Amino acid sequence: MRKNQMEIRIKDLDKYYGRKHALKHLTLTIPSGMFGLLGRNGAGKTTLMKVLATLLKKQSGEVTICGIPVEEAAKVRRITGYLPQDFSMYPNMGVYEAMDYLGALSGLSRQTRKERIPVLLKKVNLQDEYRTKVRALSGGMKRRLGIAQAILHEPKVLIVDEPTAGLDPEERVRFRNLLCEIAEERIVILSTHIVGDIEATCEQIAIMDEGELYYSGTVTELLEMTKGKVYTAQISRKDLSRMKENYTLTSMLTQGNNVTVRFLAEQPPKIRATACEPQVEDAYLYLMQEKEGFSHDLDVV
Ligand SMILES: Nc1ncnc2c1ncn2[C@@H]1O[C@H](COP(=O)(O)OP(=O)(O)OP(=O)(O)O)[C@@H](O)[C@H]1O
Repeated sequence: MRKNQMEIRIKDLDKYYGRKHALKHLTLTIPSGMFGLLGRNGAGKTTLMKVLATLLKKQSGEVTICGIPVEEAAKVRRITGYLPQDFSMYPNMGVYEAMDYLGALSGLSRQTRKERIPVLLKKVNLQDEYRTKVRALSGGMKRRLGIAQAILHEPKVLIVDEPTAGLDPEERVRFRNLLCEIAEERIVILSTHIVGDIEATCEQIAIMDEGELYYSGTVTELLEMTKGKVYTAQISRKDLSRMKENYTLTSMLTQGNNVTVRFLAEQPPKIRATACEPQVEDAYLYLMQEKEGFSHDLDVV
């Protein structure tokens, strides 16, 4: 496969739900490896994922998945795996049985299923759960099973919508590592509103808000934009509201009457503060702070 075909190209993409303009002239190229799509609830991430997975039709623009236009839905589906936000499958089936059933539905031969399913269940660390009913799996196990079924037909592209919400920290790390492993030979798109998911796994990212693309590039370049604009200071609790009026706070830690605040400042602040290295959540908030009506409702975990 030619290099330029191992990518997703999106040009001037628009999507409306009635009068709601959910994706606004989106232009973006997604290369192979792990790609993170970050944005608040309602940013348009799910809509974009569904257009890429051919589950929703766009109104205008061009989208190609590894060289195939999304209009050719059957071809795109052959090379694409999708794990939706609200994934659930046959609760009364055993793990192996459910995989086998889904494999049969997507046209895989008995022999192929027999070869692939044990390999995949091992990959997602469910090799000891063949007979466990799907309904009895933990949230993390269910998501891992979701990944196994999404890559059963060996897609070149894997699209995963908000995969770590509701998982405990250990499962989240395990899940991210699994995606990274899968991304070694594929395009994996991970959509999330959790900054930590992106920070830990994705080199290339895009940031969306209200249907628009705010950033696309590497995490390193994003952090570079915020360099010299992040500070910490210790202030007394009574000064907190004034601090909030003057600066965008990216985190705070209360200890007795004191609060350690981390904040953004274009110029060196007038109060006693120490400059510090930006993190992804600082950079995200920096990008968003000029937006009208901005509120700090991104989960910074
Ligand atoms: N079927 C629909 N009909 C009308 N509006 C919709 C529909 N689906 C989504 N929207 C709206 O489109 C916008 C983008 O929604 P979308 O679900 O793509 O966002 P998101 O970034 O995935 O957020 P979330 O994480 O909450 O799903 C939101 O304002 C949402 O209310």
